[in-house]
Amino acid sequence: MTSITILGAGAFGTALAVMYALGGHDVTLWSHKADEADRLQTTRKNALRLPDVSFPPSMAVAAEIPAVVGPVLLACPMQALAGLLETHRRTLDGQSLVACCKGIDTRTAETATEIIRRLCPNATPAVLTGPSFATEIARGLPTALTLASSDAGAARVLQQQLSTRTLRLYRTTDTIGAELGGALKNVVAIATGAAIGAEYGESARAAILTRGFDEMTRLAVALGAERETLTGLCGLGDLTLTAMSEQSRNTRFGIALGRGQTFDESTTVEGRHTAEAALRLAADHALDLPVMQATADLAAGRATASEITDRLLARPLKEE
Ligand SMILES: NC(=O)C1=CN([C@@H]2O[C@H](COP(=O)(O)OP(=O)(O)OC[C@H]3O[C@@H](n4cnc5c(N)ncnc54)[C@H](O)[C@@H]3O)[C@@H](O)[C@H]2O)C=CC1
Ligand SMILES: O=C(CO)COP(=O)(O)O
Repeated sequence: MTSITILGAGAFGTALAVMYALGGHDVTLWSHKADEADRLQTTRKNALRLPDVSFPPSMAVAAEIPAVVGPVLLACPMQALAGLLETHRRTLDGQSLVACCKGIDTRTAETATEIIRRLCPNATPAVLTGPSFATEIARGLPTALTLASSDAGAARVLQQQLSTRTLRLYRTTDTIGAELGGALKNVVAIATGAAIGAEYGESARAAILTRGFDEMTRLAVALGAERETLTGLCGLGDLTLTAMSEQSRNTRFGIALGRGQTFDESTTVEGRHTAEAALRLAADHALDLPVMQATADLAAGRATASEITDRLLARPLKEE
């Protein structure tokens, strides 16, 4: 049995907490809002984010971060991570911190482990990422994910601690590859969603998925990732899930954009933030990423789906 602390009581944090508690681990789910922690504890459900799942009796809910023993899973949205670590650095520095968020910080263009290293220099950073919808994790459906840490020993320990009967973890020391795979696939999923929303067809979606994956790989490799990591669960695996399913919020956001409809602003859509950050990183490396650029322009209202399509189709012909 491992003691697992989960920070962030949204859909994913709650799902992980339920799964690990059902797996016999000692789990505490923390919410940064006292009233939310209270509501979760009283109802033993997360009615807002995961309404169909009841908490196992052994799962603890807290409004204060408890004394940390084992790994700490960071399950807040990416843009909230730096603030969370700044506020709680005295508790969290020196711990095993596993980022579960998928994105790039728009202020600093950092990934999660880069933020962890800057704000909690004595912590051991790791990443849990790959294809998984919260509802399926919570139901204990069979899932395979990537566990990344540049510390090979830490990766082995976490792989053992965080694998369960239904969750199979593959490990890697390529943290930047794992993080960028998870972050950038959201941007591509918005683009593929937009193609479906604009009724350009499934062939257009496949084209964007493939060219988008090429852009994910080129940017990640330029930033130090290994190419093979991007073809794994955390890259191609997660892109396939996210871009092909309307369970995905990034895909649904893209579909709304393609239809010219509005989208609920309170929904976490990581890719719309990551698109802008990815373009900044691409500019630093003189990379041309037309699918990422198109996504950023569409999401920010700088161009319509039809203008973007004309632009993409008019690009000079080239070798694949
Ligand atoms: N929902 C899913 O299926 C999956 C989500 N993820 C990733 O997990 C991350 C979180 O996503 P979800 O849980 O789905 O989002 P969500 O929108 O369901 O929940 C986000 C939660 O974070 C909390 N939060 C906001 N600021 C916070 C802070 N400063 N400190 C602590 N908590 C804070 C919010 O109160 C909310 O409960 C995202 O980066 C997402 O990409 C990864 C895999 C699957
Ligand atoms: O990361 C996810 C699946 O692996 C969840 O995707 P969405 O954030 O688009 O819902």
